[in-house]
Amino acid sequence: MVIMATASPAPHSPPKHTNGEHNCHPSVLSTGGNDDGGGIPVVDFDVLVNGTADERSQAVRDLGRACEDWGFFMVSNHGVPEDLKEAMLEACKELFSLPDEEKAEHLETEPMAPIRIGSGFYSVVDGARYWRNYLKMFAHPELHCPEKPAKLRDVAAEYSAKTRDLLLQLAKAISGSLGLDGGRISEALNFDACFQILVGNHYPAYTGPGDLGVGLPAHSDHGLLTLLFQDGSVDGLQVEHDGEWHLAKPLPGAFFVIAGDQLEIVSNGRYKAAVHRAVVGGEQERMSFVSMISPSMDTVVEPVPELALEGRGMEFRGVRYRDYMAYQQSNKLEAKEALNIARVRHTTDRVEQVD
Ligand SMILES: O=C(O)CCC(=O)C(=O)O
Ligand SMILES: [Fe+2]
Repeated sequence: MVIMATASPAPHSPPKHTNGEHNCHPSVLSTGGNDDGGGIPVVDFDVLVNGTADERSQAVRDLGRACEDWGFFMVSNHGVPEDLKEAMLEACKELFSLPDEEKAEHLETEPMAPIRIGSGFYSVVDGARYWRNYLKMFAHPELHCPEKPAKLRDVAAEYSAKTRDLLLQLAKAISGSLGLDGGRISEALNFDACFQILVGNHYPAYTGPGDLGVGLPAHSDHGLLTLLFQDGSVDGLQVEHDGEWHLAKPLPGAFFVIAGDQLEIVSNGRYKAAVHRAVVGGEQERMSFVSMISPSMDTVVEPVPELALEGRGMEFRGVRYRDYMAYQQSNKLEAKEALNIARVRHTTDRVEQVD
C-alpha cells in the first residue's frame, strides 16, 4: 500500500465531528498512551512546575530525554481548558465552511502573509496536491485574524495567550534540561518578543486513489516548539523515530509537543527537530490545531555558545528567523531539508557552510 499525493480535486465540505478507527499504513507502529515499550514519552506538566524539588528534577530529566530521543512527546495536566480547545476548533470549522467569497481576502496569500487561508489542493509551493485545508494566523506579538466568523478573534486571543504561556514554561524547563539556566534559551531567542503562529488544519474525507493520501508531507516545523491537538479520535499524525513511522495516538486531553528546527539549532543539535506528517484515509475527516512559538522575527538564531563548547563546535551558523521561516514556507516541504541552510559541515581540515 502506497501513501499517495494526488492531483485530484477534493471537496471543501464543512467539517463535522467524527469518531472511529482510522486506516493506517501497515508499517506504522501504533503508539502513544504510555511511556514504556517504545511509546511516545509523556510529560506531566503539573509535576514539572508544582512537584517537589525531587519530582521536578526528575521531570526535567525525563523531558530532556524525550527531547533527545524523540523530539516529540505528550504533555498532560497542562491546564489549558478543554472547552477552550473545543471552542478553537469550532471557530475554525465555521471558518472552513464559509463560502470562498467570504474568505477571498486571505485565500492563497503569499507565504509570509499574517493571515493565510489555503488548501493543499492548490499548493503553489511545490506543485503537489495535499489533502488539506488550513488557516494560518500570526498571533503574537499582534493577533491577525479574519473578521469572520465573529467569534474567532476572542477565542484565538485567549487560546494563543494560554498556549503561549504553556510553551514558554516548557521552553524554560527544556533550557534547564540542557544544563542551562532556565531563562537562557528565552534570552538567546529574545522571547520577550516571541513570535507565535496558530494553524488550523482540516483534512476532508478521502476520496482519492488508494487507501491513504497525504494530508501534509514529512516535515519538521520551522519554529522552536509546536503544541498540537486533534479533534476527537480520528488519528493521522505520524512521527518518525529510529527510522520508523509511529502513529501518534493522544492520551485523552493531552497535547503533542513537537521540537522544531530552532530548537535543533539553539541546542547545537543536541535536541533534534522531529520529522512528522499527516495521513488521511477513508470516510472520516480530521482536524488538528497547532500553536507554535518561535524567536522574534529579527532574532539571529545560533547555537547557545555554552553547548558548542562541549567538544563539538558550532553545528549551525546564525540565520535570522524571518529569513529561515520565509525559506521554509516558500519551498517544498521535504523532511528537514530547510535546516541545511543553517547547517555547518565539519571536515577534518576546514569548516564549511552547506548551501
Ligand atoms: O495535522 C497534524 O496532525 C499535523 C499538522 C502539522 O504538522 C503542522 O501543521 O505543521
Ligand atoms: Fe508540523
